[in-house]
Amino acid sequence: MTDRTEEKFYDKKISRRQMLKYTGAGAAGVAIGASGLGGVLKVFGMVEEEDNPRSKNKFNFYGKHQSGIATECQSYVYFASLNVLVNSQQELMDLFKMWTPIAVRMMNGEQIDGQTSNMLIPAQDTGESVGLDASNLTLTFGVGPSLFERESLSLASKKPAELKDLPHFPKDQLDPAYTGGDICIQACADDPQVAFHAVRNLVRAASGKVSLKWTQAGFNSFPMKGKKKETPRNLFAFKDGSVNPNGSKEAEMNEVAWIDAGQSKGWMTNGTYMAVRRVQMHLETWDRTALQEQEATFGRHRDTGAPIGKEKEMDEVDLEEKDSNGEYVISEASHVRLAKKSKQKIYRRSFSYSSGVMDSTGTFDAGLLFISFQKDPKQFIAIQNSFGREDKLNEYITHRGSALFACFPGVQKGGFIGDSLFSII
Ligand SMILES: C=CC1=C(C)c2cc3[nH]c(cc4nc(cc5[nH]c(cc1n2)c(C)c5CCC(=O)O)C(CCC(=O)O)=C4C)c(C)c3C=C
Ligand SMILES: [Fe+2]
Repeated sequence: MTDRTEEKFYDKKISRRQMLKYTGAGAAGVAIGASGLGGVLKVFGMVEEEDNPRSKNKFNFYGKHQSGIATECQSYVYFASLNVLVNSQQELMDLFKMWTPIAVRMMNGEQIDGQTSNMLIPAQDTGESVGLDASNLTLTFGVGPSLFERESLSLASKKPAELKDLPHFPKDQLDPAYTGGDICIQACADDPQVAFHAVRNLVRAASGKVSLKWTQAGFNSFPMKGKKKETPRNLFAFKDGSVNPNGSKEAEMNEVAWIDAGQSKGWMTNGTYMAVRRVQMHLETWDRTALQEQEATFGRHRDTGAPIGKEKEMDEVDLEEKDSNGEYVISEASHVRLAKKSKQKIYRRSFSYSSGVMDSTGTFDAGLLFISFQKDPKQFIAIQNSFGREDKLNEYITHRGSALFACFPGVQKGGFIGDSLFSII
């Protein structure tokens, strides 16, 4: 047998590695008759896939929590909000089951169907990630409040009380084109094509079962200090993400993001709530603003990211400190002061975006795809309400899109994406 096996079943060629895996023959090289392999291939596509420890630049799919939350932030996101077209709970469950092996394979950096040689049908994998490795792809799935309102799905009793559309905030100018959705897929990777490919293939595999509602691509650029990623700058050139729980410290994520047993509906234990805000940043106005005012807006210095009056990015913000005129050093209406005043914590994992031109104004349609994870949406709501009409930043931003999703706990081997929703009350 050559490396690309000559066996051809159902007009599909599979690689030797795949065949050994599906048949469990392993390195022993057991000979398998055509009928035996055919039987195995009957479940092709539903076969349980595993994290491949030999894959390069890979995060694991299986675990206590979904990937793309506590995992170190990558350089690119492709975010998709979908509506479901299925009309029964069984079909919805089948959709998540069907996505599971595809997600595992893509996070391994593998094509979703191995090699297809039949020239008379389209390939199952769209192919644009061939030759690229896993690129640290993570996939995060969540469900929005509207899913539970679809009567045909009979999910009303599973809806957590806190899963409802975010309230209207002062200065919101939400566009329905960037708001809501039944299901979200957040694909993050260190290659933009890998992130896009992941969403494209999931949506394609679910043709007729979901429709795209809105999508947003985003990016982050991390200055490197040795092998360590430093805080990225947003499009206003300020370090964004300095004060944030440490994703690699479970205790910090437990305090802020991971849902405890008994806190919400049982199926949400070890999951989290994802708030998504598409926030336009008025670059043109910002670029006409004096540096001193820019710094007062955030309460931090632009070059170092340090709190005003301090030297280093991680120096503590002292909200009580006053200058010689008796004025607060960190302005009363500064973004950082108002965020702190709420006394709430969230885990931010945002990306910049640049999406062409705003037709109405001829200005850049650019800004922040703000993403935060929290145990309860009220953490996000309290901070946003604290900004209210006061935040100096309001003059330079407009919230254009909004969505809230309940992100499932992680998938255990043998399980499937979102399985707790269907099995646990
Ligand atoms: C409701 C939550 C928040 C939204 C929406 C939000 C939008 C937003 N923020 C920036 C830029 C910065 N934010 C910074 C700090 C900061 N922001 C939030 C929350 C929201 N921001 C919090 C909780 C904090 C941390 C406050 C603290 O405890 O110190 C900073 C300072 C550096 C940092 O810590 O990250 C910047 C810069 C933009 C541009 C934006 C919308 C476009
Ligand atoms: Fe902020």
